[in-house]
Amino acid sequence: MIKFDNVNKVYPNGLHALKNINLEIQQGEFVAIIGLSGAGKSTLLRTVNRMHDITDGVLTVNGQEVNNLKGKELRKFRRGIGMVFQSFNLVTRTSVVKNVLTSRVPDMPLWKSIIGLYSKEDKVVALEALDKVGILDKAYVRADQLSGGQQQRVALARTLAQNPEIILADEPVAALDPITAVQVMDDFKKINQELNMSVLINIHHVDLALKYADRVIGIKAGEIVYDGPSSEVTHDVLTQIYGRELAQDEMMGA
Ligand SMILES: Nc1ncnc2c1ncn2[C@@H]1O[C@H](COP(=O)(O)OP(=O)(O)OP(=O)(O)O)[C@@H](O)[C@H]1O
Repeated sequence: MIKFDNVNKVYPNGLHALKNINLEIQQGEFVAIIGLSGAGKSTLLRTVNRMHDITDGVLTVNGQEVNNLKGKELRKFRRGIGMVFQSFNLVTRTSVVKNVLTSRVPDMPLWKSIIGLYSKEDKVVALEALDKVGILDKAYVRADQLSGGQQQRVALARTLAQNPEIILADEPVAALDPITAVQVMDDFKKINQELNMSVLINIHHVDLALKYADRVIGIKAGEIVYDGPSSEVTHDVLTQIYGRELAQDEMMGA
């Protein structure tokens, strides 16, 4: 469980990005975080794996107080949380399977990773992860030869090979065309349902948020203004989150 207890985040320049956040997210939930640019979605997501420190309040993940973690403990904690970015963050000049194997690196001595000496077990895990997202046939293709959607699937497979309990996805479909975006969201949903991994996803596509997530968290200027089932998100709720009524085409990437 992820628990925010009166959490605030103030950036060093004084910007109050998260204001008194209270949240409980159970294992296996699929949560979409929506809101205008600058509302605080990325900040919220990035506090969970301590990419950003909180300023006050208490944030716990599976009972561990995130801000108290240091060194080895923090590295171990972070391994339990996968992160997927809008820009995929792959090593494009190397093969798909090697990209996936990088998530296994923390578990092996550095000299082995440098010469690419991965264990048979690591390779099996990597290939299984690629199979789960439907691109096993691309395992030995260079990452830069894949389409954006395929690259995002490789990023997802890399996260899966890490066997996390939680996946944080920061605008994972923002760079993709609408059809590919749906395919990638299908992958997230499948992983969420079959592997019971929690998925927290920042997304500008309100239509996709409502279709795929069980729960929607709406943020406005650092505050949670809606937290509830996606089925109960009405036009009024969206107006509250976005500050004005959304037109139909704005729902596909507000
Ligand atoms: N490192 C930083 N230092 C100072 N202010 C920051 C920093 N990072 C983000 N901010 C500010 O914090 C606020 C929240 O930013 P955040 O990136 O979390 O918003 P967001 O909802 O994810 O936006 P977007 O949808 O554009 O990604 C914004 O006003 C932003 O300018």
